[in-house]
Amino acid sequence: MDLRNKTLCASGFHAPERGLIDVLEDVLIDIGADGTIKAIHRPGEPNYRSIREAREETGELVVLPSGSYLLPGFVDLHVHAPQYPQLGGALDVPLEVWLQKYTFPLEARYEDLAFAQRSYRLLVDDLLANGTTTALYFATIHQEATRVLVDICLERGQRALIGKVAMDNEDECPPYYRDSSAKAAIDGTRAIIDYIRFHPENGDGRVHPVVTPRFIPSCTDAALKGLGALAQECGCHVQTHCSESDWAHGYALARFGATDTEMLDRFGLLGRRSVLAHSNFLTASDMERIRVREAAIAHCPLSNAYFANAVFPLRQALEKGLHVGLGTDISGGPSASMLENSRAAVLVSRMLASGVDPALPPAERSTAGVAQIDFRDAFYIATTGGGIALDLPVGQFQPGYAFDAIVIDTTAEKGSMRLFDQVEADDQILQKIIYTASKANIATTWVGGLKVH
Ligand SMILES: Nc1nc2[nH]cnc2c(=O)[nH]1
Repeated sequence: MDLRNKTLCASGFHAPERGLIDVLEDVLIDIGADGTIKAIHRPGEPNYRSIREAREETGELVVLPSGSYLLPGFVDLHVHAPQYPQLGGALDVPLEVWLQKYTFPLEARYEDLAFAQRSYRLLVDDLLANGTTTALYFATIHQEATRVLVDICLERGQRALIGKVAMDNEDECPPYYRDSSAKAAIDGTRAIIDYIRFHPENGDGRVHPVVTPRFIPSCTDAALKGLGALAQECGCHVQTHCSESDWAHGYALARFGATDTEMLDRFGLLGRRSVLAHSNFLTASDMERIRVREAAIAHCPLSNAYFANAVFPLRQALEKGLHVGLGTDISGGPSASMLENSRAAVLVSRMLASGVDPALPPAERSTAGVAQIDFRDAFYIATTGGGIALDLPVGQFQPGYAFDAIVIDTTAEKGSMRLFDQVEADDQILQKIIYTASKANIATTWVGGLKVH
């Protein structure tokens, strides 16, 4: 149901800040004509009852059934849209081989617009069904296919940030899949920015353009410099990969004698609206630089298990005050589900905390100190953290924020979640949702108050 100009009465959860789960019980959420949250009324507040009665009388009140819980929609901070056909495959080789052997050939196929239509439509619908209300997408190098992705997100109603991938370095990109020059990469990026900003269906700014240098190895200095200038000029978001694996991290050190983070900063690509995917090999000074620039990291725990050669120290980054969100990294990570990636974030943090070599005594096994996170941190980065990373009012239930939300039906017969009749206090139901819910438990998805699944 369209919830614009309605009031939703719901129980549920959101994470206004790290470590804090706000448990909502029968709250009234007023949603405006523009799909943003106008006010939230809690039981016990002096006018709660009268507001509820008034909304009931005018037919504006919508009540979630018991057993259903409202959560903010997920913010997937790192998705390669064209790689969806590869999800769950091609996981047998290291990153630098995977790109050349599987990924560039697949992405090159998006020259075929019929293929792009089919693949992108499935992806966007599946992500909405998985509860992803905002996605930060890498598209391909292609002008037309990237426009197809923009059109589909607008048609389906997903909040999306989309970048034409820029990659022009002849040494690292194959002749069949690269921008013909730095100028072509920059002009093509500008053309997509204009397409998105002036799209007749994008009056509410649901889709945003993103400057997207694939990663330092893929780009010439001229392209990186030009894209940095373009990002500054247009105030756009920026996305790229940063210090992902041994090979990727070593590449910038060999080419420039500096880390990815330092180089991105020098090229003008590190700012408040920059999202660095992976970032596993950051030095202490890289972390500090990212913090000072207020840039963000897209933590991709599943993908990192296959391609990163390391575990990102999430807890350390959060405790230092860095902006961090969660990404599926389709198809480096073999799941489109933010719930599964939330579980993976907890799992890898626990392995990082304990260490993994049984030959070592427990005291020597961990190399990372206190590293474990819990479901609250995972939920935080999957929602609020993503919104903060993108500098967008999404991921929380607050006045002024977009009503981007999902309903978890804990009673769904085909779901993977079972609640028994013990009383589950405070945020314990959220814990069960994070650990056991699946797509079949996601009954409804709204973006800006509009039902999109
Ligand atoms: N995981 C991942 N890392 C990359 N580095 C450069 N391109 C890619 C990509 O498509 N996926």
